Amino acid sequence: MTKRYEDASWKESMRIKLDVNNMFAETVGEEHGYTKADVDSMKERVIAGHKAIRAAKEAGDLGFMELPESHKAIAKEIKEYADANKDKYDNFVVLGIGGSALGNIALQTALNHPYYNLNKEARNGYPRLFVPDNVDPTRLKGLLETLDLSRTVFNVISKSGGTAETMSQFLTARAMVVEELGEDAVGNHFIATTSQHSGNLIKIAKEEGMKTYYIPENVGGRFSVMTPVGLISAAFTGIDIEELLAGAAYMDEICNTDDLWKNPAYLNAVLQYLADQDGKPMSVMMPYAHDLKDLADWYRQLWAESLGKKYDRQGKVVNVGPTPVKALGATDQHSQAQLYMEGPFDKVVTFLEVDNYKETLEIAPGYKDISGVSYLGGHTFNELLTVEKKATELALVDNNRLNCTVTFPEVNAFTIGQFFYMYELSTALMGEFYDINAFDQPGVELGKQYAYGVLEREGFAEMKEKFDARPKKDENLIL
Ligand SMILES: O=P(O)(O)OC[C@H]1O[C@](O)(CO)[C@@H](O)[C@@H]1O
Repeated sequence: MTKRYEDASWKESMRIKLDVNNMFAETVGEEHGYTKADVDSMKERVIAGHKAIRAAKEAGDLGFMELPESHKAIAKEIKEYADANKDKYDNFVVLGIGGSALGNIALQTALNHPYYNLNKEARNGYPRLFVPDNVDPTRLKGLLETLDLSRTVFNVISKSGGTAETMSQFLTARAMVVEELGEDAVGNHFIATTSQHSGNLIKIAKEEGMKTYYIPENVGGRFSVMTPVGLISAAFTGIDIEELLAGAAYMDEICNTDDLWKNPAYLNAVLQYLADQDGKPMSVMMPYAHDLKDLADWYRQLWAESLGKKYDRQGKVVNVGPTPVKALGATDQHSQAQLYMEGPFDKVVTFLEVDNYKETLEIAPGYKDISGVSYLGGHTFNELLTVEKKATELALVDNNRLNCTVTFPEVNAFTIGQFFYMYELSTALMGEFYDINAFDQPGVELGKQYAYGVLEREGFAEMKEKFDARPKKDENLIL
């Protein structure tokens, strides 16, 4: 059977679009807006960056770019596995953190019913999904005590196979499963998604007879949503993961050009980079659709861990990186908008908007005699949210504030796949502009090592000593 994403005209109709009009001087004024010449001044750097990115892909260093092709067969296998096993479980739990959780959450929020876990009909025979994504004791205990463990499967996701938060979650969930169902049950209730060749999780998974899926060595956690990291929970909740990859492949086709005026990932990177260089380091992502809200969370990790760096590739201290911020329309119009309109000129707002929401809901008419209320009746919530986005956008323009918009014709697996890929590629080019390694995260290590020391992990005694020798706090400064 032909899939809709094999049809060229459907694909074209589902293309997500980046509108950067409001980044230019003609719209937001000369003081803050850019000219086409400003953008063109980045042409040579884009061409060089494109060359470097494509060469790195050829060399096998940019795994995320291979996924739309390399994971087609894996996605098919995952889908078959999920469909064959979904009836065994009422609950699917992701144990992971950061890049091993955020993509799962973003996919679920974007593509499944907003009350998926509560709505049996919407689940259509698939298990509920839980992604605790943290080690808060109240939250985790609450979850583990609530679930019927005999009907629950856990996907333990960790690229390194040793992240303290994830392994703690695993240890605890495993102990509860063993207590309730016996040692032999572990293999049936845990999947491991990890690096094939390194780390402790793969060793444990093999010993325990757990089903294993692999995260390619050349794909970092925050770029891994389209590996088994994101694909398994998506398949277990009925998301069309093959269509998701097709969306990414489509964006890869669109972006395989060094012409920045034709390449949305690159044009986005250029404008965000120019803005950052110009004293506008706050990069706000503001979806006007609740189902896109967790894309902004995914984006925060992608941008922050990839671009926030102390050293450039020559080892010079540069301390660069824009600050990604998430907001939500219309909710944050009533919380953040005042700041965005009148506060410092340090932000670029990227709106995410949707042409066709999954549902249409009319605002009920009423109170004919009160014009300040009755005007709403007969309109739809779709109109209200869309109009509010356009109104906020214009208000930003009126206040000379830089902003741009990514439009989703619909929110579906194909458009979400495009979005992930476009932002991943933008990130890679931003890395070229800053001349940094966008694929490591050395800055998170120090905090982890102190924690290991305090928790008395073997090999970290020195960190405990340093921690214990930390400067005493001045009590007068604690009120
Ligand atoms: O998948 P892992 O190795 O458990 O790592 C989880 C997260 O931790 C980080 O390494 C940061 O601490 C992220 O880059 C990563 O997504």
